[in-house]
Amino acid sequence: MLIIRPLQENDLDDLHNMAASAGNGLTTLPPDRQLLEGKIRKARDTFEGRCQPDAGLYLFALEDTSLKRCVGISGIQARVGLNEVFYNYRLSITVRDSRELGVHVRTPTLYLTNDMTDSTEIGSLLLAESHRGGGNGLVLSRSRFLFLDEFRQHFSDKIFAEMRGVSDEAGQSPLWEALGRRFFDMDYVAADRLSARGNKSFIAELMPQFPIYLSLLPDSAREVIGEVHTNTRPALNMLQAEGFNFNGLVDIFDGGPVVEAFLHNIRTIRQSILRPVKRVDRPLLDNLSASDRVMVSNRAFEDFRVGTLPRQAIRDEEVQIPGPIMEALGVSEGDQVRLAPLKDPLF
Ligand SMILES: CC(C)(COP(=O)(O)OP(=O)(O)OC[C@H]1O[C@@H](n2cnc3c(N)ncnc32)[C@H](O)[C@@H]1OP(=O)(O)O)[C@@H](O)C(=O)NCCC(=O)NCCSC(=O)CCC(=O)O
Repeated sequence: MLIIRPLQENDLDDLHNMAASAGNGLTTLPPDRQLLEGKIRKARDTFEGRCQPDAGLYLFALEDTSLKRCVGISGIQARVGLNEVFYNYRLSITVRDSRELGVHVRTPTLYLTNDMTDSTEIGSLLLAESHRGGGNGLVLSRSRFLFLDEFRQHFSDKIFAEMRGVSDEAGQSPLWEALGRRFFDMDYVAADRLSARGNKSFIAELMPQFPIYLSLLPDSAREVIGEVHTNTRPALNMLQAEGFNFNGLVDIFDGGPVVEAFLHNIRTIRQSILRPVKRVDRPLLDNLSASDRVMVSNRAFEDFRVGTLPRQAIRDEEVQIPGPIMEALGVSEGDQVRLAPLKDPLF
């Protein structure tokens, strides 16, 4: 059985192994044990109430209960830009027009902004290679929306994700080579690692503060602005299906796009419903396709959990849940649980 639950200290080895095989550019998940340990600690402080929930870091593990291993991770940062300045470039247009000369020139231009300050960021989405395909990525990505729905008082109305931008196998980012590197003499991987250690705003402050005309950048850099890394296409696809759209902002290092949605418009949240639990004695049907399953979550903050059920489990007055799934969710008969689509609409 696969269950989403808060990330714990003993997930560190699994998390480190996944981060090590993920390649470059996953800024928030570098293969750095000390840093990952610090993140787990911050997330534990958040779930256990030692940190303001409105400023917390919520990290979730996808646990394969038969392997007793964490096989995926996803996260929510309740607010960005609280303790450091959060930078993006806004992709705008500069128009120069001269009627006398008959010239009308439109030049795409990057402006440095702090527009996402105070917004809620989802990120850190990573699934072990062994568990990709078959809907596990959908559970990992979309289960966060059940949490956001349940505890919306702690989050901003606007939810966004910075998608991983283009870099090659050797870790070279065409935008960084053309821009960042000119002002901060370091390769992209090293700069990315420094950002992960909390130095992103420090690096950003050394980068050009004036607008940048794209026509002055090489084609290789222009082509990747607003584009995602190949391995990130499924992540983008899942968010677009939830109603997230490109908001005109890009990452200042690799040019990856920022996508955003208002919380109340996110598809999972719009379609989620509550039902009381009815215990049933039925096989678990672990191998159903994503279209035949729905997500089910408990309503607990500290011990939030999400699993999946066959869609026929939802009845008008109740949801029928086999005992082992009730135990994994930590719910009893009669408790209300939240249900939402995994792939196709509930009804
Ligand atoms: C992103 C995940 C977790 C997704 O898991 P899976 O690969 O198992 O996904 P999946 O279930 O096979 O596919 C999910 C959906 O994407 C679609 N899909 C699959 N391949 C695609 C492609 N090449 N182009 C476009 N869409 C594609 C599938 O049809 C499916 O949608 P349908 O079911 O509708 O057909 C994984 O690929 C991964 O760990 N990638 C490497 C790490 C990474 O790049 N993470 C994102 C970083 S950016 C970030 O973290 C911010 C974003 C965020 O947090 O959400």
